[in-house]
Amino acid sequence: MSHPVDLRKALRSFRFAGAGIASLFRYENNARIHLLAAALVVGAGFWLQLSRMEWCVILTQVGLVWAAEAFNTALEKLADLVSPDYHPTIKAVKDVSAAGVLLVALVAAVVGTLIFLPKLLALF
Ligand SMILES: Nc1ncnc2c1ncn2[C@@H]1O[C@H](COP(=O)(O)OP(=O)(O)OP(=O)(O)O)[C@@H](O)[C@H]1O
Repeated sequence: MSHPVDLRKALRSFRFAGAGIASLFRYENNARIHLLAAALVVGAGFWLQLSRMEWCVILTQVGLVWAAEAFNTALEKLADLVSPDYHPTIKAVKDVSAAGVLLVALVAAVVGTLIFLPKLLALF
């Protein structure tokens, strides 16, 4: 009889997901740009002494952008495998997938501006 919760299997899945995270930030240029942006935002957050709630909001945005980038990268790789040659459907799939990242990143930029701009203006 199988266990209701297989912890060894879950741990194995974590290891594969960790390898995916490492691969994402090691090989994907856009993901590295998002990583750099997040590092700058976190640095600015410490400098401007964000509140606990502000940290929650900012880190949620960072997580959403990274997750969107991961899904986009996975879709791109699958699309390249399925159709290395030009195909209009692959174009639509890749463009819409990239649009998902852009939408999340744009909202993150607006949220970041709403949180950081008043603090920056208060410095001068
Ligand atoms: N096989 C294809 N068929 C049709 N259009 C494609 C195909 N491959 C890429 N494209 C078009 O080129 C754009 C860029 O695709 P590409 O896979 O180079 O994405 P990218 O964002 O530059 O990712 P990366 O440089 O990380 O691989 C896509 O959004 C799509 O419009």
